Amino acid sequence: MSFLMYEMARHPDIQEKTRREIWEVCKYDPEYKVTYEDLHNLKYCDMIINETLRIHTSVTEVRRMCTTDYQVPGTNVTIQKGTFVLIPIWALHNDPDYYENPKEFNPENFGEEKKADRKNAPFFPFGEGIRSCIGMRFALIQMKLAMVKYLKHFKYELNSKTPKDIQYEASPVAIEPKGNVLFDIKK
Ligand code: HEM
Repeated sequence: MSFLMYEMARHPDIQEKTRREIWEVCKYDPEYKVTYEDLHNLKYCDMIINETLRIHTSVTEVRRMCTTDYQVPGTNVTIQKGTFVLIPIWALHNDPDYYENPKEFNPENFGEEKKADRKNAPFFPFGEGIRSCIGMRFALIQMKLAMVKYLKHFKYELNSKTPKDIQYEASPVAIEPKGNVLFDIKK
């Protein structure tokens, strides 16, 4: 959420578009109780969350042990049984071969048009396969609910103490922003 709100503050036009979707789906009324269905209908918020998880991939890599010899399709490379494989999710999400201008925050990367254009672009912030993240749905709902609460009636700007180009700090589980991410918040 720190990275998501950081990108919102850096892109006031995108922030405003997000807020308008929230008003449309979850009403302007501060007393309105958000439903599960409303969260499902916040399609632009989905694009914002995906683009945040692409650029600032929280879990930067996953690891697997190869259980049988495996020939990588279209190559003469065979990964031997017993080989330890590291899958660099962050690097794939930020690879210009798959995403044009990968450092640019562009929610349209997850719009219908672009999605159809680049069917093979990797995107798996929650991992893949039977050991993928068990908390994915919970995390996505929590993030959308937080977006509604944060953005519905408040505007965010980067505070002068927040770096314009955020650096990462490694933690045992996921990357975090280096230093504090401070905002100036207006009603
Ligand atoms: C944005 C938030 C989150 C991200 C990006 C994330 C990402 C990941 C990733 C990449 C994995 C490894 C998957 C793999 O090896 O293929 C994982 C595993 C896991 N995550 Fe998450 N996660 C998030 C939130 C959560 C939450 C909220 C929970 C619990 C409520 C959770 C519980 C787990 C568990 C238990 C595993 C291990 C699953 C297994 O080994 O079978 N995660 N997560």
